[in-house]
Amino acid sequence: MLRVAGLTRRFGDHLALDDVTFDVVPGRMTGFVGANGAGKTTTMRIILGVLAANAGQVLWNGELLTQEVRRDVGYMPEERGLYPKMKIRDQLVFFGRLHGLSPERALERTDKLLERLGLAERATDALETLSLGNQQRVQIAAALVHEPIALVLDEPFSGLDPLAVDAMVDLLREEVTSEVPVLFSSHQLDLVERLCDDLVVLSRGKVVAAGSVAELSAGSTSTYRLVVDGDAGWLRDVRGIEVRDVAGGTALFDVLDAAVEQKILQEALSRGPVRQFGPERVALSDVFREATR
Ligand SMILES: Nc1ncnc2c1ncn2[C@@H]1O[C@H](COP(=O)(O)OP(=O)(O)OP(=O)(O)O)[C@@H](O)[C@H]1O
Repeated sequence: MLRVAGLTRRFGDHLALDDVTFDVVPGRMTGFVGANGAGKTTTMRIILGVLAANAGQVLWNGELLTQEVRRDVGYMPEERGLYPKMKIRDQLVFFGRLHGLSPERALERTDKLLERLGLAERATDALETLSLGNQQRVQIAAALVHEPIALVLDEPFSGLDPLAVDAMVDLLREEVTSEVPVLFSSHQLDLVERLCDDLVVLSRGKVVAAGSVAELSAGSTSTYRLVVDGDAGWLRDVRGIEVRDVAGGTALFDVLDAAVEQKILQEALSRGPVRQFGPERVALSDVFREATR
């Protein structure tokens, strides 16, 4: 498991990270979200050792993350970092070697990834001759080439169209085994909601929410939605609930007494077809807005 514990970082007078602590659990995708300047890139740079923290630690399986172990982490930096004029295959082999692969293994992994990305025929082309979307795919291949023990991806999907995002996600899912923790930052909350198991929300250098996406978007589980074919106005007379809104067959209400929940469902069924019944989910965008207010 990757853990950041109490990371603090100042730039002059500005406190960019203030006691940032969270876990990135193996085999789960953790989304890292926050407004511009919240401190996501700074955190990721500290994890990768590109930047030093003023206080705090980065731990790998409970021990300080050493430079040696860091070499096995896959990183996609915000500023990217591939060489525009270098041939794609040479470039990926170079990154594989840099992370400790033998020449044969680096080539084997490179060719497998290029094949997988549909770029095998472009292997000897310079990176800059590819479309931006394809350059981004090569960038993710560079983070994956050495079969990383953990992945830290700074905005890996920015600028990609939905099909390209899906292709990248498929690749990640294939390559990332159940032992690999994945942390990725993103501004695209819909994407984060779709892809992530866990979420860390950063606001002005502080963690303001963290947990599983399911937990965070369950919100207040006492608010229910009922959708029936007929009129749902009868709910107004039910005790143990507080009706928030009824419009035709759709009602939103707070359950004040848990025992009443199933009674409402039975009552609704006895009156006709029930199309929807259950606790209201909160959109991740609302969680985010609430947490970063
Ligand atoms: N090298 C630096 N020198 C001075 N200030 C910096 C430096 N790097 C980051 N900062 C400041 O630290 C804060 C956090 O920046 P960071 O890039 O980590 O945010 P972010 O969450 O990644 O934002 P974005 O989503 O815009 O990439 C910002 O206020 C930024 O201006």
